[in-house]
Amino acid sequence: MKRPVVGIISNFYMLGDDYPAYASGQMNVEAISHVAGCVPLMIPANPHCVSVDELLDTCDGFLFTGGRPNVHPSEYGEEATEKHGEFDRCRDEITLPLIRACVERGQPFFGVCRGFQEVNVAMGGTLYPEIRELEGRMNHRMPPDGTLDEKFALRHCVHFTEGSVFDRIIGKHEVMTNTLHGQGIKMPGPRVVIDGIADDGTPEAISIKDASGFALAVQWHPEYNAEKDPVSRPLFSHFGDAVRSWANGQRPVLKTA
Ligand SMILES: N[C@@H](CCC(=O)NCCCC(=O)O)C(=O)O
Repeated sequence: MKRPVVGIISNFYMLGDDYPAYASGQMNVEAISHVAGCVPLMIPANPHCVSVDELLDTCDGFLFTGGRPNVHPSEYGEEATEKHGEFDRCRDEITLPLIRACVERGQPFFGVCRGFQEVNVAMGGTLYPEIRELEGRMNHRMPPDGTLDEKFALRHCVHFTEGSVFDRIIGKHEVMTNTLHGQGIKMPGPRVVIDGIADDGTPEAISIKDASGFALAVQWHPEYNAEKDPVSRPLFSHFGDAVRSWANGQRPVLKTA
């Protein structure tokens, strides 16, 4: 059976000193192929190469991946400071309008880490530049040393709101997750529903109020160990089901509360 296509938003990297490239982690590609059951299509997030309309037509759903550069604070009405670190304005230019278009059409998407932050900003929310500087917050950044397994180790608990979409998909109120980010949600966008928080109050799982399609995002990295992890697997398999329905022409009806 023909598999539907998931566009995996890729990041820009300079390989060596002088070889520009777009890349995405193998774990993203495998999570989409092996767990969601879709064709993983890596997308260069560059408006000079692809348009939002072309992407909406080409792909059935989207994975908004992690990525080190932060969303530019001008996208949520704040000034850029040194604390904000590096940016990728090309990725901002593609992902923010693409997320809004997906929400409007009911086209499925799943946001991860930077992708989670993009969903909040696209929907009118704001971000803290460095959550570890806030009182009472733990350091959610990636450990600087160690193996990949050590960097992606499960490091904190996430508590889901009872009856939330995450609670229903995963079947648990509390789960352990990895954590590899510096920024975090400051103010959720008007339609952004915080469905999961870490022990220190950091928002970790969101959905979009009244979205008719699969419109979920998480601050951690479920793509790591996605085939075996009991939290990652149902998230990617439900996402795959939503993408298959979209590809089969099923258009979700707007839910009214
Ligand atoms: N820049 C944001 C998001 C962090 C994030 O997505 N990290 C994963 C990086 C994976 C990669 O380099 O591809 C923040 O730090 O909060």
